Amino acid sequence: MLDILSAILVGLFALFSISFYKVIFSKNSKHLAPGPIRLPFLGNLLQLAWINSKEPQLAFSKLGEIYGSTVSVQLGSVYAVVINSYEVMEEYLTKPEFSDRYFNGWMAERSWNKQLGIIMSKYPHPWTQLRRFSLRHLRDFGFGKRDAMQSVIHAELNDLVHELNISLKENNGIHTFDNYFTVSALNVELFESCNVANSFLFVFPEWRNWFPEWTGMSTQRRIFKEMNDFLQEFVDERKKLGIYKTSPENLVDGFLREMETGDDSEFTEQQLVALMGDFFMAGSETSSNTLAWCIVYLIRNPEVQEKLQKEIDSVVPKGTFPDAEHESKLHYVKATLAETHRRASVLPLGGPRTATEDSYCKQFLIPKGTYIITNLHGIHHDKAYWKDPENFRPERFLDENGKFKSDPRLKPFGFGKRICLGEPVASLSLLQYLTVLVQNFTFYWVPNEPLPAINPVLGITNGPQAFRALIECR
Ligand code: HEM
Repeated sequence: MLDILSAILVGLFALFSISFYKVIFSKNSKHLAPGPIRLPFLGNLLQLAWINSKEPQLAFSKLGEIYGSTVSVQLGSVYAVVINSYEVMEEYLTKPEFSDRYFNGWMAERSWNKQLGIIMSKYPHPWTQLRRFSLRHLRDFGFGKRDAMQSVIHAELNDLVHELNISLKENNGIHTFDNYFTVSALNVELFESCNVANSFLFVFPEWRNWFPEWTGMSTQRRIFKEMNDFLQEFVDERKKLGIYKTSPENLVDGFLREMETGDDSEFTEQQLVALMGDFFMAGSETSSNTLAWCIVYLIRNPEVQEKLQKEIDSVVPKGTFPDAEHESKLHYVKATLAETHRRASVLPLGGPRTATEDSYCKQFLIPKGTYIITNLHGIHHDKAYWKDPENFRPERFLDENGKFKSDPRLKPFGFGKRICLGEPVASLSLLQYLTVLVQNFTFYWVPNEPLPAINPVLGITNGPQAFRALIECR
């Protein structure tokens, strides 16, 4: 017993000494971006928790105020650089050398311990092939084409309005929004299990193999398996059907065909399942949380809802869906969506980036493999620029004639080559959903109950906490 205890203590001491040595004597440390003093082993975790233990993006912004736009932080065993400034993001995240994704063993767990899929793919290869392939095939099947996308969205919207009406009849006009717009319960479980503020997997990814239960790795492995099995079933069905050989009907068919006829070894069945998982995960949580935040903000700001209804009623005939011509006149709707993206910042820390080789960001060295964190929440809440960032005020996206004006500093979809691939579909669906919901319903808070909370449930994306709304049909 004593022997085991001594071995553990010696092990811990060795770990402690190695990390202390690495921190103090690293040959590169004088070229790195400034940051708080790092403690051995934990790095800056205690300081970050002290500043804000619940929302890391707020703690990072605070460090930005002290150390500047580019800050070094040691997150347990992970060395990271946090970029807090729009100018630095715009200049550096658009460069090829900052277009790779930070990737570690934990992130590979979802895809058979390989770096697969498009979101996490290595830059430039195979990312270029996968992104080009996905865009070409998605476009062939209607992605980015207004009419094709619109008809799918309208079918879904019809169902949503119908279901919401039924729920209101059954519940005396009160509806509970608890991940209501999210496609899959598995997705919710997965995204919440990746809580950036509390998950040890982010800061000690190697612990997942030593303490799988305690770190939540077992749960995640179960979800990954269920998700991959579900996606594989679809692939098997398409293979069995065989249409992909002659007249592919969707992205999966296109990929299967490429596997058979192309000569790129990256096109494997595991790659296909990972790619489908990417669209499934990236596409649903982000958009559904943004829409849910819209409802929260409307309930909390009834004057915004009134203005929205006034505009929608004057532009879109009752009982119809908005078309391209209506859309060009829905200035306040667009401004409300822009303000929701800014205020909620559903992907607060953007997509994880790394440098393809040792590179410089301003005068600071970014060693290859560094986790580059893009604090999108920080740039969307920069007081010097937005003046009153905590207020929900769509008017900041309107010009003096009441026309929508975009703002270059609003970057919910990221930067450069790795910018969100789904932006066209996300923007169109959000506009259609918000317009039709507000055209058909008015959302109020439930009397004698607290207002829907403004602080988020943390995960990879930030969603609102479950809330109840009193809804009146119009
Ligand atoms: C409100 C909705 C959405 C938001 C706020 C959002 C945001 C983002 C952000 C910030 C990134 C990382 C960009 C970077 O590294 O600079 C990203 C990447 C990505 N998003 Fe989205 N996204 C949304 C919807 C969607 C949808 C609907 C899809 C799919 C149909 C999608 C697919 C992707 C993919 C595939 C990537 C990886 C791109 C790459 O690495 O090349 N997203 N998204």
